[in-house]
Amino acid sequence: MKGVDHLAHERNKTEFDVDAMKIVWAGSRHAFELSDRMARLVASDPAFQKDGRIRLGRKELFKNTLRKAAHAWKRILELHLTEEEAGWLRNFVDEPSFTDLHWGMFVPAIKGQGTDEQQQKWLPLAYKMQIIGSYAQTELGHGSNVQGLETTATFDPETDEFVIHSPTLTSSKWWPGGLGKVSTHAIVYARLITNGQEHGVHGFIVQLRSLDDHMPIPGITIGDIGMKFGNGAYNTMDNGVLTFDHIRIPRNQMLMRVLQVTREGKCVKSNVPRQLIYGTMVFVRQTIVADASTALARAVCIATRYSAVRRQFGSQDGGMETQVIDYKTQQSRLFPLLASAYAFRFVGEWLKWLYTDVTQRLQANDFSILPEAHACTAGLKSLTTTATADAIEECRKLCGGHGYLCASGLPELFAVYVPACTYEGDNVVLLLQVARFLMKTVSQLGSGKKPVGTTAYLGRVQDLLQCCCDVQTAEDWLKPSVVLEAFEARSARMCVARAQNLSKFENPEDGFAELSADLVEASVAHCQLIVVSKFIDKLQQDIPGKGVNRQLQNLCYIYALNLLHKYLGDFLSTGCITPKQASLANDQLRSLYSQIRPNAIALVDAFNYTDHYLGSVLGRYDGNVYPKLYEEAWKDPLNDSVVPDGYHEYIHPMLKQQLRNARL
Ligand SMILES: CCCCCCCCCCCCCCCCCCCCCCCC(=O)SCCNC(=O)CCNC(=O)[C@H](O)C(C)(C)COP(=O)(O)OP(=O)(O)OC[C@H]1O[C@@H](n2cnc3c(N)ncnc32)[C@H](O)[C@@H]1OP(=O)(O)O
Ligand SMILES: Cc1cc2nc3c(=O)[nH]c(=O)nc-3n(C[C@H](O)[C@H](O)[C@H](O)COP(=O)(O)OP(=O)(O)OC[C@H]3O[C@@H](n4cnc5c(N)ncnc54)[C@H](O)[C@@H]3O)c2cc1C
Repeated sequence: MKGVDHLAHERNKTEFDVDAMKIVWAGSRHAFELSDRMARLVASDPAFQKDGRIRLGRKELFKNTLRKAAHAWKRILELHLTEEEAGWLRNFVDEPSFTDLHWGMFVPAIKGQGTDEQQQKWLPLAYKMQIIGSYAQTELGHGSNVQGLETTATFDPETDEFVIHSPTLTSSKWWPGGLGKVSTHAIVYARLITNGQEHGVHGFIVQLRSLDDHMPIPGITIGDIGMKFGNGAYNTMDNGVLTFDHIRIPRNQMLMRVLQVTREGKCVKSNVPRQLIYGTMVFVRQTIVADASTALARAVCIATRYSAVRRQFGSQDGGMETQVIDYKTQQSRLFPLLASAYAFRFVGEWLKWLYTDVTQRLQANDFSILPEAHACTAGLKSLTTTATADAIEECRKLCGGHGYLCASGLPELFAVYVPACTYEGDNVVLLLQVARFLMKTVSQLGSGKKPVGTTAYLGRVQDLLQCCCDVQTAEDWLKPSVVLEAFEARSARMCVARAQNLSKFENPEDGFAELSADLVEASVAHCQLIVVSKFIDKLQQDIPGKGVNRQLQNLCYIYALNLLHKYLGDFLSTGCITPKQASLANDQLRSLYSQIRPNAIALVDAFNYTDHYLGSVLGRYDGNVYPKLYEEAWKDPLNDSVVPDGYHEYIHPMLKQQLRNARL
């Protein structure tokens, strides 16, 4: 059987309506149609082809990205694409560029932190791309510790200006995307100083380059920070270094929604909390969670299709060998990743809803759920990006040797994805933020303050500390209430145990530092509970399409029970479940793998990824892997000549030398 036939045969086994699942995956029929149209538009446009990208040198690669960005912008204008359509188009172009920072951080920072007048002035310019913006927060010396940034913005009352200055080497802005070679402007985060007093870190709109000839403004030193991990990958982005030598900007270029500086240099606080200065990060973390499912689905799609095509061992009587997807070990590694892709999709959808809700509340001056929004975006960003980066690498291994070839698409996907564990907040630092939020919530339980939202379960802490898991058979693990209670009890017990340990320290900050590794574990348990509960919520919705709900149920339980298996130590040590119940969960997991198996190919087809987007010979929709892999090898520049360049200089003399030695 050829690879092509393998996948056709697999598709015949499907037990659910794939088109209906495509809509569930996309979020709505509207989202499906729109993303499908944009995927095809990009795939059919030769200007967006990405073959050979990994072989380009840095300069060529970067120029190629500039060309694509300009072409994308041209198409956006020609076709009058909406912001939503442009977002999908960017996704399928599949190449990080300065436009990400412009649209994803510069514009949102002005929207979130700028006053009405500032928005009226700057947004039209940014929307028309008459200026290009970056987000310059991180410095050489500090990234995580935002309060430790050293760049200064000193108010000069004589001229009604701020003087932006880099006082030390470590105060150099370092990392901002789009900054190195493209941006004309940036939101620069600096310590505000007025009348000799410091007022914390704030954002300032600073022009960096001339709009006429692109030369840096005098007093500004700016460039690219150099090559990053992997070929192609994130090297399409010009992450930059920037220093200021007493650069003057008008007073009205400080983003003043949170704090206003008057003509006299007086600071006047508005009614919005200081944390709103961090609002852009909350927005981007939310988009990163949604993107995690996209990247994970991509890797899983490649590994699943290839696992159905690939055969090793098991031939009987000269018959065909076993498809590697039929090995239980392959299933136990692959199917939880497939389930995670769906789980992250749904939690991403929910987080988007939460973000929209918070934004509306903020506009009405209701700041009550800001701490929860921060904890959820930080925690889920950490959980989903860590899991996705690990999963892409696991998918590479699931594809055996061929997974290591760039033609598999997996090396570049890994290299471009892995910094998501660091940017927009180091994943451990973010989990520590969640831990602070959880410990605060637990400490307030005694005062009668009822936790709400994702921590509502902590309000039932007494019950959860005593509850006994009610599982007697493997089938009992298919009850949503049972699974939810196990995850809630585990998280609640871990939080309470950490809070009790913390209370033994005289100084809470010392305790927090000493117990930080344990606290991070509690944060992970809490975030996993959120993902499981949002998946279970999804199952309660009316989901149309033959067999779709059944598949989603299977995936949901695979996600939850695999976590239970992986984090068994937590569940057993907190006494949420017994070893016998853990063993039953494992039996159920194996059964679920068998049920998913005939639907695996259709479940990845439901992602609706074009071959252009996947960029993988192993993950081709038609399964025609071997002929295409063979064809691909010959495209390598090393194969341009039969005898390699360097033969006469290095190989030939060596061979001759050996011949001479042999004669001796
Ligand atoms: C080629 C194609 C072309 C196509 C063209 C067209 C395109 C069109 C469409 C394009 C669409 C593009 C979309 C792209 C999406 C974007 C992709 C972006 C890519 C990523 C780039 C990466 C960017 C970055 O990395 S920016 C830098 C990020 N930096 C960090 O994250 C730093 C991490 N550190 C922190 O967040 C904080 O400092 C923290 C949390 C560690 C704070 O520590 P500390 O305790 O010192 O804090 P304090 O300052 O003292 O405050 C404590 C107090 O505040 C609360 N808090 C903290 N953070 C927040 C927050 N974010 N929100 C709310 N509250 C917060 C905290 O809980 C404390 O509260 P208490 O109540 O006091 O306890
Ligand atoms: C590809 C890429 C793109 C980026 N784009 C931008 C951008 O556009 N704009 C921008 O401003 N920045 C950008 N950044 C910077 C990024 O936001 C920071 O690198 C990130 O926030 C991590 O901060 P750091 O580098 O200071 O790490 P560090 O904080 O120095 O982390 C080093 C180690 O210390 C640990 N650590 C740090 N603090 C603590 C703590 N309190 N407790 C326990 N452990 C701790 C971390 O877990 C980590 O293991 C980008 C970074 C990358 C890699």
